This record gives sequence, C-alpha cells and structure tokens, in this order.
Amino acid sequence: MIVLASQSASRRALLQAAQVPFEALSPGVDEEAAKGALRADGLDARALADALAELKALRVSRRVAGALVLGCDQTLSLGDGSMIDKAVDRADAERILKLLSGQVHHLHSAAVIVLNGEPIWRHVERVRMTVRPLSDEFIASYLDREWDECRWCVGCYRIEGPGAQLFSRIEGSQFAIQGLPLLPLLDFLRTRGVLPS
Ligand SMILES: Nc1nc2c(ncn2[C@H]2C[C@H](O)[C@@H](COP(=O)(O)OP(=O)(O)OP(=O)(O)O)O2)c(=O)[nH]1
Repeated sequence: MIVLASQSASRRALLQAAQVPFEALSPGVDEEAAKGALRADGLDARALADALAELKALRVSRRVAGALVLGCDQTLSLGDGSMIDKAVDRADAERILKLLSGQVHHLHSAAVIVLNGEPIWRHVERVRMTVRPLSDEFIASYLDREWDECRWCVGCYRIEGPGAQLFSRIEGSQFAIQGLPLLPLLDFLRTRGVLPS
C-alpha cells in the first residue's frame, strides 16, 4: 500500500487502473504560493515540478509514519523556457491554446516518493508535445465542448479525450501527460515489494 498525496482524480484513476494499492490524502499545500516562491528562486519547469511533487509528499509523509508517500506535479514550458499555468477562466484557456497553436511545448510530469520525511525516489518525465495550427474557430468550438473538463488540466487538454485533436505529434508517455510517470513508478514499487515482480 502507498499513500497518494494528491486530490487529482486523474492520478487516482491511473493508479486504480494499474492496480496499485493506495489511499489518497490531500497534501493541503498552497501550490500557487509555493510555485511563486520556487520560481522566484529561479527554478525551471522541470525542477519546479520536481520540487512541488516533493513538497506534497513531504507534507503528507509527516502524517503517515512508515508509509511510502507519492507526490506528483506537472508543469508546462514553451520553447523559450517560459511556463504556462492552468487557465484561470475560459478566456485564459483561449489565450493559452492560441499560444500553443503550431508550436512545440514540453510537459514535465514529476513524481517523488517520501518515506518518514526523506525523499527516497524521484522521476521527472518530459513529454514533447507538437500542437497543430489551431484556428480561432476550432479553439472556440473545442472549449465549448471541453472547458468544463479540461479546466483542471495544465495545458487545457485531456489527451485521452478531445484533447487528442490538438496534436500532430506526441513524444513521450500518455501516462505522464495524464498525471504521473507511471511505468518508472511501477518499476520502483516492484523493487519495494509493493507490486509483484
Ligand atoms: N485526465 C487527464 N488529466 C490531465 C491531463 N493533463 C493534465 N491532467 C491533470 C493531472 C493533474 O490532476 C492536473 C495537473 O495539475 P497538478 O499537477 O497541479 O495536480 P492537481 O492540482 O490536479 O492535483 P494535486 O496537486 O496532485 O493534488 O492536470 C490529461 O491529458 N488528462
């Protein structure tokens, strides 16, 4: 059994589907405040995802002695290294999709496992996402259908849903896009005897 330090329905679904025994606890982290402080320290998108994943896992680890606690986070970076946050409203989602249109961006999907307050495993997977050129009309119709679902997703897309229509190429694991680098995590859990080898 592991503890998932997350409120993400997508992360819970990934672990459930993979038959990983877990319970989920909310990390209770003010991510925006933490993100602001870490970015002020100059962390890039990859390091930021790793640091936030660790922060969530550490916060929950204090409450569950002896448990393997998994924290996760995703960040999205453009070619110039600038980062995109989750859309705050539908107009912001339109702005983001116009920014991503016809461009390559990277999604950084981090996972950290903490035991008794000590990080003992970490992995960040970078997925290279090529968005096809999107017309304003397509973006508007996509958000008419998808805004209520994709508003929780960094990048304004659910890759397993209509989000697939945004892309001409994806290089990396779909699991990482949906919430966490699942296969490296399963490898680690096998070494700990949480999963059968
Ligand atoms: N189903 C699905 N979810 C996605 C996709 N892309 C991103 N997400 C979700 C996974 C995460 O729940 C969320 C990324 O935001 P965060 O890493 O801040 O996690 P979140 O705040 O949702 O939960 P947490 O911080 O773990 O309690 O977006 C996708 O393509 N499909």
